[in-house]
Amino acid sequence: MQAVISVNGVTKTYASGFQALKGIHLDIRRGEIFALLGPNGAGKTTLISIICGIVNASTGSVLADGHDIARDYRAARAKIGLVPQELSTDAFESVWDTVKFSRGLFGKPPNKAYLEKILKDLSLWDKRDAKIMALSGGMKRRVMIAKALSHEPKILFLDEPTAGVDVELRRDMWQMVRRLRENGVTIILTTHYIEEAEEMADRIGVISKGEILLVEDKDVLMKKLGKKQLTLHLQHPLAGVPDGLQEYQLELSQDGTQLTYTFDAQDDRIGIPELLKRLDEHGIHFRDLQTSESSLEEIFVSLVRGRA
Ligand SMILES: Nc1ncnc2c1ncn2[C@@H]1O[C@H](COP(=O)(O)OP(=O)(O)OP(=O)(O)O)[C@@H](O)[C@H]1O
Repeated sequence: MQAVISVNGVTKTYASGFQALKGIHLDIRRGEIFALLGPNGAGKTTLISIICGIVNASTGSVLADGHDIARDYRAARAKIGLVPQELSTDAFESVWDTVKFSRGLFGKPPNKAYLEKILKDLSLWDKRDAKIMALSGGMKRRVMIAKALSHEPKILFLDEPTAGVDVELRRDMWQMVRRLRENGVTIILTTHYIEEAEEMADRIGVISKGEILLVEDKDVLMKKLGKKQLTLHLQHPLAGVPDGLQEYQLELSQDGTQLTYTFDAQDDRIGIPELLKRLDEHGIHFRDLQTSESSLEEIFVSLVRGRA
């Protein structure tokens, strides 16, 4: 499938001499929701700003829907909607005028029906005549999204879309993002909330210290890197793990009542019947057992730590 965004060898060294991006290669597939995850200062905003033509790359190139963002800036930028981290709107304007003006900036002819649809989708229609400054923080954020969508972009960047918003608005935004994708818009979001990436993304990229550590289908990533744990609640406490069971690297809780076996999710329980049999042979009986799977958060933390 042809990439809708193609980042080729992009580096960025700020005037201070700090290298924020170190040779990024990244393809975003048409129609996907791509989550870019990374700790503070990883380079997420820098990368987005370069793709959107706000910051110049030091080296490398970016194609947006086939247009080079440096050589063919206007055409490239017209394909992109950006919802920045910080709210920036003219507080004295009404919601309607703000989105209308924003559309005009991209040289698009007026289209009342389209703008009406966006405002309705974002539950802003009732507020169309309200001045931005009179809106709540969550509503202002919706206006930022409406603005970003006003020129019918094919690609939407959401930089930390739900930072500081309440749970209800977060759910609304997730729904809205899914609807946009159904309408053929490619979505790239940066987030600190791993839960958000886990919930929303088709693919996940992890960036740390200006480098992409990995790009992977979310489901594959969860499977590949995820660990599963089997915890046995023992009938009688143990003083220690018997020598004959060393190969399983079992962990015994301090009080000796729980044994935990950690294994790769990929292996999918291979070896567990054998383990249970061996425990029985050692006279270890359990009264209860439970399994748990690592979340994307745990995977992410271990990845970023591993590279620290
Ligand atoms: N204009 C600038 N001049 C110098 N350094 C900068 C500039 N802008 C960003 N940086 C540095 O580049 C690095 C990457 O910043 P960036 O904002 O891209 O990270 P981020 O991943 O978006 O972080 P956060 O999650 O905190 O928003 C940081 O160390 C930051 O201090």
